[in-house]
Amino acid sequence: MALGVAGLVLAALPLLLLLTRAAWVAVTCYYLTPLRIRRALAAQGVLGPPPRPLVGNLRHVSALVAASTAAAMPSLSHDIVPRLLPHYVLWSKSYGSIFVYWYGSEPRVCVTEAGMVRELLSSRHAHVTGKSWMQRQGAKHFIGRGLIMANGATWWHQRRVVAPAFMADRLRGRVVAHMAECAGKAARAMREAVARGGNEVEVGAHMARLAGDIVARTEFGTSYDTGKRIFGLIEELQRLTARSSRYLWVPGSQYFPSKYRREIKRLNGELEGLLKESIERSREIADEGRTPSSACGTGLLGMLLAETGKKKEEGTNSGELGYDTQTIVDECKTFFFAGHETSALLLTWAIMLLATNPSWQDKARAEVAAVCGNAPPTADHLPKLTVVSLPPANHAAGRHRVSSMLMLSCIYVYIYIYISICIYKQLQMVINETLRLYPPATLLPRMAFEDITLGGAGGEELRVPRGASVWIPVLAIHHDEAVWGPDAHEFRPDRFAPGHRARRPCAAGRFLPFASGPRNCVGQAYAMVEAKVVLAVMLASFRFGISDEYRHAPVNVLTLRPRHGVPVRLLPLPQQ
Ligand code: HEM
Repeated sequence: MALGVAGLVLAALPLLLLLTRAAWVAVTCYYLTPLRIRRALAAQGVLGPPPRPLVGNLRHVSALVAASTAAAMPSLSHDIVPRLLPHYVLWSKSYGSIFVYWYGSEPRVCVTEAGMVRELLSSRHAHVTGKSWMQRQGAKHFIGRGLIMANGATWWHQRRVVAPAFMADRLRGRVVAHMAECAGKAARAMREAVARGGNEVEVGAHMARLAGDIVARTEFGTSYDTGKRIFGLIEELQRLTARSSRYLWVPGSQYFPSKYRREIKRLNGELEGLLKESIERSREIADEGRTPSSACGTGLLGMLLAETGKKKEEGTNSGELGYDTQTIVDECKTFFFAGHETSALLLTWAIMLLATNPSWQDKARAEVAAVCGNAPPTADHLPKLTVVSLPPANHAAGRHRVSSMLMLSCIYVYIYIYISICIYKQLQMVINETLRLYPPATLLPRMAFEDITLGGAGGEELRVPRGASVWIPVLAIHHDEAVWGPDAHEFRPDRFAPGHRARRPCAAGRFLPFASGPRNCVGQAYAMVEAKVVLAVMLASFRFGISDEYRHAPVNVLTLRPRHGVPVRLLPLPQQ
């Protein structure tokens, strides 16, 4: 009998150990770590609304946002911070400029102070900060382990591999021509839409199609029609993931079966199947005796395949940092998503602002006519049109061989030149002002994987404990009257004119549509070239006026978008 009991205990031991471990992990994650972080922050005077067990302040945030976005805005005002970040407005008033709120069990420390923001995003903290579990879980199905959600050494490696696809010398070449061709095609489709029925179009849908066409062609060597299903699946997955992630704060909820999860699994299977097919096709072409990069082009997919080719030659195909097929699939998902949605939103908001500011529309159109005449924009036109003063091609010679450090420095040089030389012309000023008022990414999150200190050296100091996330409310910084002046909520592109006193905040790191530092947007130069080319083509093709149907209702669903789209009246101009 005694032997029987002992046998039973022995048999149950592994299960007991497993349960004890699970209980310990749960207590650490959901009680001890939050307690440690709360105490460390409170000791520095960083306070916030009292969190509830497990759910934190999530419900309060959701209720505030639901109330502020329930209806469209009564007027076409650009004062949108209270609407989109009501919790930020409320808690920064109650608890000061640095405060903490809890997204489930994840503490989010809100920081706007310029020095701290710059330091957090600098290379000093690049390896010890990154994306949190909650964020990665929330984006798992439509981004996977791609660059946006990678951390540490894996992020560094992935960034080094993809960066050359977005270097300025590549953009000077075929990319601009492809962009102009796609924009011309979109303008023709919009003319046809006008010809078919009335003179109004919903410009957001056209810009989404156009941005998709451009990224599919330049980076993946395919057309929008081929990629159409891929974009559709990514969009649907994004929507379903947002719904199923609402309960991520419940411990273990990621394993609960639900109708969303089943649907996500099905759609993700279809998406990955399509991407694998297209990768295999490119690989087969590459295997026909040519090198992967020459066979697949210098676009992103070509670079990724070249990387797997290199690994094969080195005999380390799927090592820890190697590129196996799943990593390429995840990277494709990431770039289809990142290269499509944000650019489409920038173009949509820019057209809305031009449609409601006819004098700026005329100025920008006059500039396009003076620089391009009757021809579509080319790489040579862009420096004259805009901010994107592309550096001479030889700056990037031998780029594949430069060390990763040097490569990133090159990117900074390009971006520096880009920002310092190019903020001159009307179109660039319009693009910058659009990105300031309606930045597609309204928040920048960074989780600290180690204790880090921001500020100090005579100024305010913040010790961010390991496990806390710092959230930079970009939208609030872009609308801060103390930074931009009393007209902060007005569309005033001339604030980006050279010598204008309001340009100072830009230099002081208060203009962050693409983040900053080593983990800034890798597609920044690409997105700016694209915006310039597309807006130049649209301005040369149409006069825009905002439709009477337009309801101003910006909402933040991962990115800042117009809830009801942007219907505009189009007056086609004589064709080029
Ligand atoms: C107007 C257009 C765009 C805006 C406003 C924008 C904004 C941003 C921002 C704010 C980040 C930093 C996000 C974070 O760290 O949390 C980012 C990262 C990124 N963006 Fe963009 N983006 C744009 C266009 C593009 C395009 C066209 C591509 C690619 C074709 C792209 C690819 C990426 C990638 C891969 C990252 C992750 C970089 C890393 O973590 O190292 N973006 N973008």
